[in-house]
Amino acid sequence: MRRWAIGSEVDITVERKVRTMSTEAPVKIAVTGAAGQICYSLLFRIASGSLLGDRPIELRLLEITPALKALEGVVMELDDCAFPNLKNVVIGDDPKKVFDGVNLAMLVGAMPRKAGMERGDLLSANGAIFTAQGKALNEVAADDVRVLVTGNPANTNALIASSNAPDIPKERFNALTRLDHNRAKSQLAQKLGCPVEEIKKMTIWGNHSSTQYPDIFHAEVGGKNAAGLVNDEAWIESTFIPTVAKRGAAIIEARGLSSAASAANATVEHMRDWVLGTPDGDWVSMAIPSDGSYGVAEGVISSFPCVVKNGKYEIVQGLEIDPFSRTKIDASVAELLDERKAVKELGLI
Ligand SMILES: NC(=O)C1=CN([C@@H]2O[C@H](COP(=O)(O)OP(=O)(O)OC[C@H]3O[C@@H](n4cnc5c(N)ncnc54)[C@H](O)[C@@H]3O)[C@@H](O)[C@H]2O)C=CC1
Ligand SMILES: O=C([O-])CC(=O)C(=O)O
Repeated sequence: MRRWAIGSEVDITVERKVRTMSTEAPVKIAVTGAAGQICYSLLFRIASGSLLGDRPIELRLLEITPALKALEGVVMELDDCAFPNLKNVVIGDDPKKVFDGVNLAMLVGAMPRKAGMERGDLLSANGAIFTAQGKALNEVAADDVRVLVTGNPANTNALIASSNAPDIPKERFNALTRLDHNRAKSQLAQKLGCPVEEIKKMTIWGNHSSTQYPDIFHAEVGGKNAAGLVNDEAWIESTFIPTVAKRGAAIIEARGLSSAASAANATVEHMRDWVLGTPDGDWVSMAIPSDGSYGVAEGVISSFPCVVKNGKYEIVQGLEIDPFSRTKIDASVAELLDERKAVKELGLI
């Protein structure tokens, strides 16, 4: 049976026929901004199993009312893929209905920046989205919910959502810096002419913004120290760091639109690793609420090197931070503190 409708006044569900014999309860996955460009890639990656493999899933897709018609078209395309593990899709414009019972929430829906803007310029436009969604998650999400914010400015939006969801533990709110992490690995692999999978222990520190600090001083390539192999401080400082930190702007400049498929890929990878764990001998970059580690102000959502085991992440401890890295980390954290102050003044937290 299929029922769909447009508008928050109507309870909408799209019931699908179960195509496999699995009796496992589907994992309920909320995705916001579902008719937007990131989700045009993200939803198909999730539904095809890139996130949870063979686990049955239910997609719960949130959009604003005028975009629901376009979202219907996306759902038709999901249908047309006949993904065996996609058991059900629910679409709607009311966060309280769409987030009901969700185990995973990917908050993508927000305005993207245009050429010439910094991501922080989106705070006043996008911040309010995350107050409403934080409140709705607080009321109706499953007890085990994990929330990943991709919509920019991602770190501070995650802080807003978390501050508006007092009953959900703070550590369940993350923001996406995995795209920066992947960009850094790719740039380093190109510089050293090595396969990208040989690069381990890359770290992005701080904010998903042009102040972020991609750190190769602890990264390893085939077991050897990456910075030592590069052996070119000028390249690290004047080419590598700015290329990674300003990659989003370069893509906007080239494409006329912000990155989408790579952002979707990073969103899948972050959530997959959070749920299923990180590989032995490596770590990933996750923007998480700071516990004060590495002198990062407590409470801001800042990127750290993290390992995940049994569904719980931990910050990798004991890395030596040299004076160059210290200055870079402090600058990005200072920006996060400014953003926190700004959203406090806007009454969003
Ligand atoms: N953290 C990261 O690494 C990255 C973040 N982004 C950010 O992701 C966000 C989404 O990017 P795109 O998909 O390219 O944008 P888009 O404009 O194509 O799609 C955004 C969608 O969100 C929807 N939306 C707006 N308000 C909403 C609300 N209150 N509830 C639900 N849906 C809502 C819009 O109707 C639209 O369909 C942007 O803020 C962008 O800057 C983009 C790339 C990387
Ligand atoms: O740069 C942007 O506005 C989109 C984004 O966050 C990225 O590509 O990293």
